[in-house]
Amino acid sequence: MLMSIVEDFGNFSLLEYDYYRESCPQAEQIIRAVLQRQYEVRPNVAPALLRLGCDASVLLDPDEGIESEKESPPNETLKGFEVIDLIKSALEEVCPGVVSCADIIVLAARDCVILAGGPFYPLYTGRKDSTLAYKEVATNELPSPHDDLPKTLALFASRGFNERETVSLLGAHSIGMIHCKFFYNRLFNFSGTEAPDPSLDLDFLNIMRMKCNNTNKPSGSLSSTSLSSSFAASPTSNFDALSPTSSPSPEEPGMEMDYEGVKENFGTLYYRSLLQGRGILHVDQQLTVREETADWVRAYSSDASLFRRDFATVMMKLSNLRVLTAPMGQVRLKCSKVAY
Ligand code: HEM
Repeated sequence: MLMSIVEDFGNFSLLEYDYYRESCPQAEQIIRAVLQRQYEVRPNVAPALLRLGCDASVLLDPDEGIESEKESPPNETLKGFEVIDLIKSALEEVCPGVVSCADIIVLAARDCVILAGGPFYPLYTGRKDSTLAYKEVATNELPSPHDDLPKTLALFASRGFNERETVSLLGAHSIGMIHCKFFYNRLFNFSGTEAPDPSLDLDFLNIMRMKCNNTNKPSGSLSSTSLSSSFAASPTSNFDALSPTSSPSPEEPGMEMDYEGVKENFGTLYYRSLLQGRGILHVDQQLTVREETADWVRAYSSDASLFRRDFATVMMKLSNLRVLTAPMGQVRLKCSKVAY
């Protein structure tokens, strides 16, 4: 999620293909190698960094005069910062002070898409890092998982994305994990009705309820459902792999996650699940309520190459939003700190 776009800083046409070809020719290779190693140990690094890549300005820790976006409510479950730090340290060893965190994030997100079975897309580089974080905007302008379709479409339209692009972007929800608090209301008290969301498939509702019982209320501890496993043909078996009491954090060891089925079906399983009333977030399921988006959901559910092409194109567009280029900005030495 997380397109915390405040303003268009610079002109993305100032970005270049292979910007680091002279200053740090191994940069993209180093990023890929670190990610590959991480992914082998914990595959859930892929969704974490893809999600992170959907917002380029959440990396600052709270510091004097800086209110960090990491702490604003919509972002509070963002993970993967430490992997970005690992990549940054590897790059600093080879080419100190050269590769920006903003470039690392979009390149890492792209590589994670590939690791998860999604399409490759070329990226321009040469972004600089902002000296500010935007907590206010992150809190107030980010899309909510509880939003209805018109609100989501309006928000994406304000960033220049049409219906087709919005539907394809949400295909990113093919992978990863989602905490109960983001859909708990759909299971027990949808829109204050004290009943579940009627658009939910009944079998799926029961599975979700088993995962998110009363002990997992939004204010309580977080339990989670795997975005990927929920779309597999036989959801119960995948859900069984996740103990209801286990911690949802992909950073913690011992979580059994099976991304195999999704790897071959990146995208299509997500859209098929929406057609079956098996969307986890309200915002996902809403894509089926109107023809202008439902048509795309149907198209992507049956045509994997169409989705891959559209997803690659829209990710390139997303990566070029809100770009800061020289002489503005800086190259942070640590991604979580502004360099003074
Ligand atoms: C209407 C727009 C969106 C909303 C409301 C939204 C909301 C959410 C929420 C609530 C979660 C679960 C977080 C958690 O449980 O920790 C999530 C996960 C995720 N989102 Fe989105 N999102 C949106 C768009 C996007 C976009 C545009 C992308 C990328 C292109 C994206 C990528 C992801 C990924 C990969 C995850 C899984 C993260 C993980 O497992 O670590 N989302 N999103």
